[in-house]
Amino acid sequence: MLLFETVREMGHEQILFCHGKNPDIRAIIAIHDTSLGPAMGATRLFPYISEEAALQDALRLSRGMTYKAACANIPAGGGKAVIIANPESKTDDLLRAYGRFVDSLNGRFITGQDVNITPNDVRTIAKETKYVVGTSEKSGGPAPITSLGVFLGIKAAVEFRWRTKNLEGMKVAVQGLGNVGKNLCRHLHEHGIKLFVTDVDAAKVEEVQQLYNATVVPPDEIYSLDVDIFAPCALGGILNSHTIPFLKAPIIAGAANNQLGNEQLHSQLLAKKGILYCPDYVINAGGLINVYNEMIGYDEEKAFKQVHNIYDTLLAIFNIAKQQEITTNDAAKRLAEDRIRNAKQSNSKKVAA
Ligand SMILES: NC(=O)C1=CN([C@@H]2O[C@H](COP(=O)(O)OP(=O)(O)OC[C@H]3O[C@@H](n4cnc5c(N)ncnc54)[C@H](O)[C@@H]3O)[C@@H](O)[C@H]2O)C=CC1
Ligand SMILES: O=C(O)CCC(=O)C(=O)O
Repeated sequence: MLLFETVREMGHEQILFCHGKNPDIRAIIAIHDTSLGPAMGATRLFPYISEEAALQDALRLSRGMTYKAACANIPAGGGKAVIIANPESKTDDLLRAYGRFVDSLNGRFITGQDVNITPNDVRTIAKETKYVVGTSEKSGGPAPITSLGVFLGIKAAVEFRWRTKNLEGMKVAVQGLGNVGKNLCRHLHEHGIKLFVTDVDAAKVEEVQQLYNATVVPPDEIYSLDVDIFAPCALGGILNSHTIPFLKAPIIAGAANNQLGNEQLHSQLLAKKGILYCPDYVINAGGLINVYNEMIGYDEEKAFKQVHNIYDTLLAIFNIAKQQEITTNDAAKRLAEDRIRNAKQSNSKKVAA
């Protein structure tokens, strides 16, 4: 990988490679853009197959956070961090060493909980730095509000596509029944939706099957189901040249970050198939909205109002895409980049004054 060229092309401001011998730590903190505010983005711990894969993940996820904050109108920039490790080898020493790296950035990067990091782990990191979010019990963690945002996004997509607000009787396929997926199933079930679900964890599948009378399918069959909506709530990269030909759902609306394997190519493939894609960083902004509100003093009413904006933002993006004959992914990107450009201009005017 041509490191500086890649970083320049993607627009990152700073990448911090964190390493140490005792404890043995390898982590990457990627700060994409701070025009709108300090870079916010949770920390993921994962046994990446290579250092390059870890870097790619950090670069893409952090850029996604910039766009997420901009589309949600949150005064925050985009960042994300990855710790290269097996979940089994996670120790308090490792997390505290990582916390000291976060602290060294003096608030340019504020982090929370992503894959394989628990709220307790965040509290351990917080022993070394105050630049963490998601430690408060008050807001109930980011997943419930993320799933509410995804549910509202599904409503917006249904309204745009079929001019109806009534979801009753529709069929939704949910991939991944973790913190967000399970909560999303509850919302969908409460609105009379027939659920088709999958997860690699049998216990989670059984629980959702019993709670919400869901039909269970094996993981590789979720793509080809004849449903109204496909909601990816597990991993990134699942919308790719291998899976897209199988898709039958006219709407894709789910929580997973970085759903498109290749943003340009695969968003175009979806559009060509007539599939309405809800850009992931718009529909899954609930978590960011929640932790941002925790940071400024949690006000439930305010946080919920901001999450409800996801509905209008998505409708606006669908309309821009239709009018300008571009993909929904490009429409969302333009919206975010316009807001960031305006912020940069007003920041440079302030410096000049
Ligand atoms: N938690 C939050 O508030 C937010 C989460 N996200 C994204 O949403 C996604 C889900 O997040 P969480 O529910 O918090 O994570 P989680 O780790 O609780 O759940 C993910 C689930 O996906 C399952 N899974 C993994 N591989 C699978 C496969 N091949 N097929 C089917 N299921 C599979 C796992 O077993 C797990 O149950 C992630 O991509 C995350 O980055 C995005 C924004 C906020
Ligand atoms: O939890 C955070 O720090 C921000 C939310 C986030 O990282 C995400 O939406 O992926």
